[in-house]
Amino acid sequence: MAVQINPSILSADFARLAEEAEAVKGADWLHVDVMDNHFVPNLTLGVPVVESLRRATDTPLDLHLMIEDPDRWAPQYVEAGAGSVTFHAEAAAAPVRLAREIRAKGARASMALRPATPIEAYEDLLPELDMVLIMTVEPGFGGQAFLDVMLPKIRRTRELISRHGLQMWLQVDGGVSASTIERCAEAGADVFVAGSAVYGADDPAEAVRGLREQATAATAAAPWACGH
Ligand SMILES: O=C(CO)[C@@H](O)[C@H](O)COP(=O)(O)O
Ligand SMILES: [Fe+2]
Repeated sequence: MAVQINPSILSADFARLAEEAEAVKGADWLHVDVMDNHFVPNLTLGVPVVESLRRATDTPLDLHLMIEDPDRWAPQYVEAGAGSVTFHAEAAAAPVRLAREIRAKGARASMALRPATPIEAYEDLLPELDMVLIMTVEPGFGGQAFLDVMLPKIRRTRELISRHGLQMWLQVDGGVSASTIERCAEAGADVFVAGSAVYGADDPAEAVRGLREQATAATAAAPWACGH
C-alpha cells in the first residue's frame, strides 16, 4: 500500500476550516481530533462541526476520538460522515463490540494506544480493526516533541500485523515532521498524521508532498515493506 499523509486540523484555523481543508487538497484524509476535556485536558469540537466539515470537503475524514465513553459517541461520528473512526483502547468499555458497530455502520474501525499502553495486550483484537494508531506524543495537544522511545513499539506492532497476515494500517500521530517521518516509516508506520508540520508551513500542500516523498522513500528502503 502507498503511504498516506493525514493533516491534522488541530493546527488549522478553526474559524476557516473549509479553506484549511482546501489548503491540503491532495492529502489522503483530514485528521480530526475530538477532545472532551476529560480523557485529555483539552476541548476541541463535536458532531455538528464534523457534519459541516463533511459537507465542506471531498477529502475523507479520519476521526481521532480522545474522549471518554467512545462506546456511546463513536457511532454518531460515523453517522456525521466520518470515513474512519479511531477510539482509544484506554477509554473503550467493549472495544470489539464498538469496532464491529463502527464497521457495520460503514466506516473503518481503528484503535489508538497512549504511549504507556502496550500493544501486546491487544494482539487478539487486531483482526477486528482496520487500523491501529500508535501515539507518538501524550494525546491532548499539537506541536509536542516526537517521543522516539515509541519507535520499538511501532516496530513490534508491524511485526504483529505481519505475523497475523493482516492488511490493516498502522498510523502514527504526534510530532511527525520532516525530521521524524523517515524513522516512523522505517519502523513500520504507513499512515502519518501531521499537524504543525503541515499547517505551520508556508505552503501546507507542499508540506504534504514533501512528507509523502520522504515516507515513500523510507518505506521502499525498509525491510518490513518487502512485498507490502
Ligand atoms: O492527536 C493529536 C494530539 O493529541 C494530534 O493529532 C496532533 O494534532 C498532532 O499534532 P502535531 O504533533 O503533528 O503538531
Ligand atoms: Fe490525533
